[in-house]
Amino acid sequence: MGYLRSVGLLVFVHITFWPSQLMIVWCRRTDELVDGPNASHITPKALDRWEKRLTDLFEGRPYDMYDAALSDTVSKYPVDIQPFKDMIEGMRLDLNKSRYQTFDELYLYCYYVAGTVGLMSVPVMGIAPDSKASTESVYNAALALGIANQLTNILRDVGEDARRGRIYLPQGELAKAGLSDEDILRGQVTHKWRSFMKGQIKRARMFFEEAEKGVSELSAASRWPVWASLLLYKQILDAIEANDYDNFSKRAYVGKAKKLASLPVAYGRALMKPSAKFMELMRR
Ligand SMILES: CC(C)=CCC/C(C)=C/CC/C(C)=C/CC/C(C)=C/COP(=O)(O)OP(=O)(O)O
Repeated sequence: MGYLRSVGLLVFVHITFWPSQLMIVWCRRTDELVDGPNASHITPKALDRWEKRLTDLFEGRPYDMYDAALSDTVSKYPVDIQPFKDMIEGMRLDLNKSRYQTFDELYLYCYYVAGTVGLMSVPVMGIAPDSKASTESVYNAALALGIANQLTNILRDVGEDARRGRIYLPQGELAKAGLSDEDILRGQVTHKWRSFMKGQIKRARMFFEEAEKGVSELSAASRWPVWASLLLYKQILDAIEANDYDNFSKRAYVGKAKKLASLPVAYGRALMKPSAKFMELMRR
């Protein structure tokens, strides 16, 4: 799943009309990651090469024009290299690991492959000059949005991932719900599965709530696209419910009409000034 991330970013940019060199460069990099004649999967060697080029371009030694574009972004915005390195680490992890024992383990994976995107984005998007929020709280919200998106992605793709031998769900929680890997491979929507899924969806929504607290602190130009992507992705969870929790054989998606309807809602929310909530609380 992790290696599709860069493509996911391109979709993110498309649906949110948010042009950024940083994102576009990383989308392109997906091509460079793959080895072999079929170019169908990432190799550890390709990831090492990618990491080397990453450190080079951060030090102002771009290898090609795509590196140069990212190098330029890095010189213009206070972007840190760590989340980029961590994302590559997440891809390494994904090559070697197909089961997660606890939620903490899964959270770490989600941080590597998606939370990092939130951390990469904030320095480019910028925090509103009139924001009263701490920088740390804005980064926490950005991290939460990455985690929420990734958990949603995982819950949507349970069947598809299982058919590729991967289960991105906490094994301990599955066992507690009386479920096994075999149940997931069999793919039957049972009472146990529905109840397990309700808990997982609830947790993903908690991360969305955490993320929502930070969006109004972003610079004015970034708020609309971020709200739009947040509202759209969150609705995938509603779609899983509407499919009666069948994420084995049905792909939960948000239809065009709902997507369009979300845009003015997102626009309205984006008008909310930084720390409006904070100021409101102070006035009471
Ligand atoms: C909330 C604040 C303060 C800032 C916003 C910070 C941002 C932009 C956070 C979003 C991070 C993000 C877009 C993470 C990627 C998440 C994700 C699950 C992408 C989908 O990737 P793929 O796995 O390639 O998707 P598919 O499986 O659909 O192909």
